[in-house]
Amino acid sequence: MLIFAGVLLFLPERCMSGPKKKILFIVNPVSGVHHSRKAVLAGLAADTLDPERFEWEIVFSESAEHVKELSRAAAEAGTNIIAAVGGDGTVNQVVKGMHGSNSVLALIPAGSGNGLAHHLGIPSDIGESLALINKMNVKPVDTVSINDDLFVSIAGVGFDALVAKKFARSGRRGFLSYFRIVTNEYNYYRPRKYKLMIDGQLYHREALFVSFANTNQFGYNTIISPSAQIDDGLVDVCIVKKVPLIYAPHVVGLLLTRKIDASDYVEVIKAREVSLTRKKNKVVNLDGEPVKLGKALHVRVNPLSLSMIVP
Ligand SMILES: Nc1ncnc2c1ncn2[C@@H]1O[C@H](COP(=O)(O)OP(=O)(O)OP(=O)(O)O)[C@@H](O)[C@H]1O
Repeated sequence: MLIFAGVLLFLPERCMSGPKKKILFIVNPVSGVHHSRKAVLAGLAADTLDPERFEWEIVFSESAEHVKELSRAAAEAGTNIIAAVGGDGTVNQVVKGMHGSNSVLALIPAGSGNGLAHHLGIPSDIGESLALINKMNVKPVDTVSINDDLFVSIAGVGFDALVAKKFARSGRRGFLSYFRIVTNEYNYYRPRKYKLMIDGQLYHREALFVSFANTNQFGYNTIISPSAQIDDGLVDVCIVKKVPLIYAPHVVGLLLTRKIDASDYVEVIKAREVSLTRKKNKVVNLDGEPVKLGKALHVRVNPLSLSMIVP
């Protein structure tokens, strides 16, 4: 018995760590602008991941719905880590597929705005983000339900959703395309009236857009709610008025220096549960993707409902 205990003590840690963890990489082939970066994933994974602790498979998705199906099937099969290789839209579908399971989300940023990755400080270099998997620093984070749907980073109505719709239709990714749409549409956009019930308190507001921020940004490091935390059990309701063009440089300056919540045009209210009603069933921006969810929106935080690998 003593000899057996002695042998156990001197066995290398790896021999005692049990079966290898299974990873499924779900790659969105069209996210982001540099598609060739994804072609190097297989080689980088082989160079970076510890083969004694992990085994992995890489699949390319055929559509957004396919991303969700792949993720759901992997979670049901007990895959330990499901890695989203894409932007916020890809993360959104991966999370919908695995939500409520024991699988852990990893993120290899390969989108355009990469809002969640920027918020968490996940490196945009594929090799460096793969290396985070070896460290297995797993943290629970919040997700947010909106009607029967779900988001991880940000959702919203108004101008922000219009931009998401035009961006999706443009067929082009990247900041320049996004910026062009914002500047083309801004002058013509008429603020809308919204009725909000925020944790039991009623607000009537006319706004350019209303965003529900679980992370601090839209992507591209455009910070709409500097104090937003992904694990605080709260969603930041950001109510943004239309800024007259002469004040736009000042407000853009605040946006770029992470101080937009100091602007008179921006009101941020932290909440657990929000109901929003509006006149028309216009599109909603859901993690950067335009979707129709009905005139009335019910937003509720699911605290610490997702396990994620973070730096
Ligand atoms: N084969 C596919 N697999 C997954 N998604 C696809 C596929 N083809 C088209 N799409 C679409 O890809 C779009 C972009 O995905 P994603 O949001 O990950 O990238 P992005 O917009 O470039 O990055 P970000 O959202 O971070 O700005 C989504 O609108 C999705 O519907």
